[in-house]
Amino acid sequence: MSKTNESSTMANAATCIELPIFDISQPLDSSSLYSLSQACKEWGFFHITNHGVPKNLYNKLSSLSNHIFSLPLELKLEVGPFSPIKTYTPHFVASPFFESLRVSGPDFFASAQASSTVLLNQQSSEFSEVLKEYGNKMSELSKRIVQVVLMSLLGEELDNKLYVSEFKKCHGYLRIINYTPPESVNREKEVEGLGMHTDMSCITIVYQDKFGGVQVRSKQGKWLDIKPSEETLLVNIGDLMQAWSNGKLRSSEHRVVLRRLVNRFSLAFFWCFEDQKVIYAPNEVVGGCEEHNLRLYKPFLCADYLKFREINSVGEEKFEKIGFNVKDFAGITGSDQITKSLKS
Ligand SMILES: O=C(O)CCC(=O)C(=O)O
Ligand SMILES: [Fe+2]
Repeated sequence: MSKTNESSTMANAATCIELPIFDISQPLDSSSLYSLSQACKEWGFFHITNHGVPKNLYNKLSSLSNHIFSLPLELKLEVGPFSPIKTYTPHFVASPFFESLRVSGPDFFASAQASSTVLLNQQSSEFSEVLKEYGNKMSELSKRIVQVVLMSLLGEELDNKLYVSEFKKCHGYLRIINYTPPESVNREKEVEGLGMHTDMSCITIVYQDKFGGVQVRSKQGKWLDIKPSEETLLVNIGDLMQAWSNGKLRSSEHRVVLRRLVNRFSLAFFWCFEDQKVIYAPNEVVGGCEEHNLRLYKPFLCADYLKFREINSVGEEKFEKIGFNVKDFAGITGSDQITKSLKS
């Protein structure tokens, strides 16, 4: 495991953050658990290694996906936003340089097959087999990561009870992303492949290629490059986990910048609460709050937050509005807290 520090990179003159790396195949010792809790609190990002995803699985998925993205737009739109399937997001929705294909669990094979039957006109597809393997691996990894994050937050005795009662019904979906930079990338002026946002997940696991491009926004509002690290996956805390943990785990604003003329390929896996879950920080989490013993979020239905984000990210001003997050939706303001304490 390495330390967290900041250093300057010559290549792009941006500040780089080196996040800690955790060996997820082993139980974490107490000093690693402490580093993990610090990383989740300060950055909401960390790396994992020994994650069990073989390089050849990633390579296969990347080449099959490249083939899909190279298909004609009219064909891709047959699974696009106005189709019954709605798995393909074309350019100019998230950004002019971003397109993606969504594959949902728990039956990753069936979900991939629904798209590939239309796109590849195949009944039995290698693409669906590969996605089944990748999706199942990500689901297992997500469970393990949530467990270690809970352990770092609450200690070993509490985590299992809470894991079972709170996280057992989580589900995942994968977004396969192809970034196509403009013909000429001006190195002085960064091109945003994906604008500033927070994730709507509990946790997200990203497989990014060796060129990197993910940037995290510090608490002071400074953009920092997340140095890509060979053999590791990037994990970040999402909004659902930030609310559930009463703000102890940070869902950081992040974005993707494109600096090269080559396409950038990434796989983002989102592990989420079930739609019908009421998200409410348990007493065990709130009770230990050092600064104050107050809840920072009102209880809310998971599906309602997802709807709020959907509504606020469409329309003319979608790029500005991408900044709305769970604090805007369910955060308790100072005046709410005063009213609450006066009533009690
Ligand atoms: O493409 C990446 O590396 C990250 C994508 C991301 O942040 C997202 O899809 O939420
Ligand atoms: Fe993200």
